[in-house]
Amino acid sequence: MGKKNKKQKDAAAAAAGKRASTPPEYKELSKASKKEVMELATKLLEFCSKPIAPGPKEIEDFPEINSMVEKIRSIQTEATYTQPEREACIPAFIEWLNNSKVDTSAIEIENFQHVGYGIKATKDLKEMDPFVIVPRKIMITTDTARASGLDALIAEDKILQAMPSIVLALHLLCERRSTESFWKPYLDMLPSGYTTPLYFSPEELNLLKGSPAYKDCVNQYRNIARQYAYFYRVLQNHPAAAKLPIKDCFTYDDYRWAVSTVMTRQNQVPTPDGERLTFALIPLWDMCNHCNGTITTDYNVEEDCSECFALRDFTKGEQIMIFYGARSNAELLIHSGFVYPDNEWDRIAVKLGISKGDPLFDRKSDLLMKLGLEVSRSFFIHRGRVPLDPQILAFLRIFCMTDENLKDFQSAPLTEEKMESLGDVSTPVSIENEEKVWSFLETRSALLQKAYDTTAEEDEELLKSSDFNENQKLLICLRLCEKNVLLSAQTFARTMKEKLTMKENKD
Ligand SMILES: C[S@@+](CC[C@H](N)C(=O)[O-])C[C@H]1O[C@@H](n2cnc3c(N)ncnc32)[C@H](O)[C@@H]1O
Repeated sequence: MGKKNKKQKDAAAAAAGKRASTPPEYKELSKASKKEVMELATKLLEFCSKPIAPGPKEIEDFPEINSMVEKIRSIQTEATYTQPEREACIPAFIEWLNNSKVDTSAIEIENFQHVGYGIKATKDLKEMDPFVIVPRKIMITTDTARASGLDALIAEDKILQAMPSIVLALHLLCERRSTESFWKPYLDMLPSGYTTPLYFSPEELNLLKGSPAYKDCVNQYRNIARQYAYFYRVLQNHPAAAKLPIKDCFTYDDYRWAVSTVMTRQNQVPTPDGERLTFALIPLWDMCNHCNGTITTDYNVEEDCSECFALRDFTKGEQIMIFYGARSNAELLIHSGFVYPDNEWDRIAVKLGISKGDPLFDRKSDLLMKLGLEVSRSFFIHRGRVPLDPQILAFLRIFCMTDENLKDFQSAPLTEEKMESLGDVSTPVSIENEEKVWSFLETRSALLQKAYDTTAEEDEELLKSSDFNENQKLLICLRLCEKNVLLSAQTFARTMKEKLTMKENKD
């Protein structure tokens, strides 16, 4: 066998559950390359800091930002860190957990393919049985970031003071470049890449044409590109960054990896003094994948540990999943890099507004104000039996009011109860108003479906094909879920209209 290179040695050490002896190598960029990256970073920072008016502009400049980022990436290829192979790192991770008194007797880590690595029950669990208890001492938090040498930079930098997630991202990168890191067995277990919007190309993202999530993905990409450019310059120039291990190897790929790691895995925990909440990476807990249910993770302040309980009974051999929270599929894609077709909490944002040209604009906006609603804003249409929540229903009823409806409604004192009745499906303003509301919803839901390039049926077919990569499949899956939400809202509105007609005919 030939001599092993540094990367092979490190991988072998990781596989044997040992620590590598020296910091992972990277090819230092030449002076000329560094200068080129600095110039590109300056340009990128300037470009991404321009204020953008909401609307089509928000997505138009994505190809240009992406092209600057790609130029930076192409210069930095060899300076980027390579994660070890995960499977080989499981034994060292479990040993590290056990050494820190984390009981892993009820679980195992396994690759569940579609959802990535996850946690498997090694014995039957009853609902509410604790299965992962993680002490604060092994978490990665903003406090451990401060203690690790980032304190001087945090003290000087307003962005770091305001954004704990960025502190965690930089902290992760510094620890990954230090072989003596206490968290090395945990860091080695992290995925090598993600499917968050930071990994989408403009061509892939075009699949979201018509979706409100398109601009959210671009905005995330722009924000992270701006942050990268900003911190690249800070790391090169700021004296407080001089001793950080990432100073000379802060690549865009490493930054998007760190940001995605934090976005997809962070949780809130109370600060040690219990005064406020802070973000933390919680080893092992963050191996749990998501399913529908209720939140079953809590912080035990007396024991100073995070406790996670089974959200239902699990049998030996089953994957134990947890509920991440009531998020739409667009939110799951943007912040966690996946789409969950069975998502009970799926919803789609729709923009609604009263036209300034409406002769009843002032009276309608007064009424909306009393409900704490703006004249123009985004609302949600929800998946499920009742797609409208009280806010959007009240808005639509006011939006559709005639002069007479307004007079009638305002003829009696506008008590809290009366205002609340606007959001209650069982208390219509008038038959005519109700007809208008459901007709509007039916038409708007149909129009919003037409804004996409494909129909739901076409998307279903596309998803069966093997011509698409993982990113493309996720994006097609998201737009299909959104269309299904819109379609069920359209059907709901039609049914409500039909019920009204039947009632009218009966009367
Ligand atoms: C907290 S981590 C869970 C562990 C992760 N699977 C891993 O391999 O490290 C969250 C990530 O797991 C994946 N994930 C979790 N639940 C999922 C689900 N229901 N469907 C698809 N992917 C899921 C997503 O990639 C998400 O960003």
